[in-house]
Amino acid sequence: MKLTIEHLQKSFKDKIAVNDVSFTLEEGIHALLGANGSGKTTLMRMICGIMKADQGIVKMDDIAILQNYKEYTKSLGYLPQNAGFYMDFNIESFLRYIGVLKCLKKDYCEQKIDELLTRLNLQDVRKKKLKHLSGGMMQRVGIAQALLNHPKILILDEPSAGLDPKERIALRQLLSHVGKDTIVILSTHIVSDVESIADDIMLMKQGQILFKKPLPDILQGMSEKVYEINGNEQAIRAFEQDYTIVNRKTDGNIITIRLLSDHKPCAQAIEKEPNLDDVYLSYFREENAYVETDLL
Ligand SMILES: Nc1ncnc2c1ncn2[C@@H]1O[C@H](COP(=O)(O)OP(=O)(O)OP(=O)(O)O)[C@@H](O)[C@H]1O
Repeated sequence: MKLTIEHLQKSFKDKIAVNDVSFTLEEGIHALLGANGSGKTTLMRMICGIMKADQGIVKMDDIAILQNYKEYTKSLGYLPQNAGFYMDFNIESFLRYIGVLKCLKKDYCEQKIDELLTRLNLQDVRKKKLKHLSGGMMQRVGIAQALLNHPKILILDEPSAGLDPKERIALRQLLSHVGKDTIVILSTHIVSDVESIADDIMLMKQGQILFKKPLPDILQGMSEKVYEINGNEQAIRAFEQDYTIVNRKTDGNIITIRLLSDHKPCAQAIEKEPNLDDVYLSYFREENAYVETDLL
């Protein structure tokens, strides 16, 4: 299966939200990583066919999705960023309702609901009304409805929003299983969500995809550009003025900083293995004062 995006473009008045984006995806987990406002949601909505592109086309197996949209939606699972679900439903009746909308057979639907509620750890609360769920539970219900029709293309807009660290780990495990036979596109601005599971990473900035590469290739491009330096407050302050700082740790009077530099910044600097946080900051240094990660 192949999903092809060709020269997609979308503007809102004079703001270009998605600017001439093209790529091809096959089965696997494809992370769309970018700062807030970089165009991820707009791009995903066009790939789902719920927002019309100004220019460009989305094709599944070389057929334009809008040419056979009904068939396409049968293959599609979508978790929107701010899903407006019917809050008076309880979880299982909500999922049954989605099953009807997706024209699923009753037996299949019941079995799939059971399976998903178990995998997403929602069995105990299946009778609870949506309006009484926590943010993390709600997000898991959103993920369940997206997976209900066993989609061939799964599009998840910020799926880990509202999840606690344990739920994030469970989501990563679920997605790496799903990604074996599904095209998964997952947007996030949180590096640690995708570092361990994405087959490739598309970095999006100001409406454009800067690159689409597997993580090892991305990291290769950052070798000899990440350094660690220890020192007292005064010594470290000088480096903080001149370099992009990825991390700062204080231990008594000694401060350790991790910084980005095209050259070794001083004799005692220790070269470090690059990670995705380093890559992200090197592209978004002006937009983010810090990198949001589970690991800091
Ligand atoms: N319906 C709209 N009307 C006007 N401008 C919009 C609309 N939707 C998006 N934009 C603008 O387009 C740009 C891209 O927004 P988009 O929501 O696609 O980015 P994003 O990467 O998903 O950001 P976030 O992570 O904050 O959701 C932003 O400048 C946003 O303000």
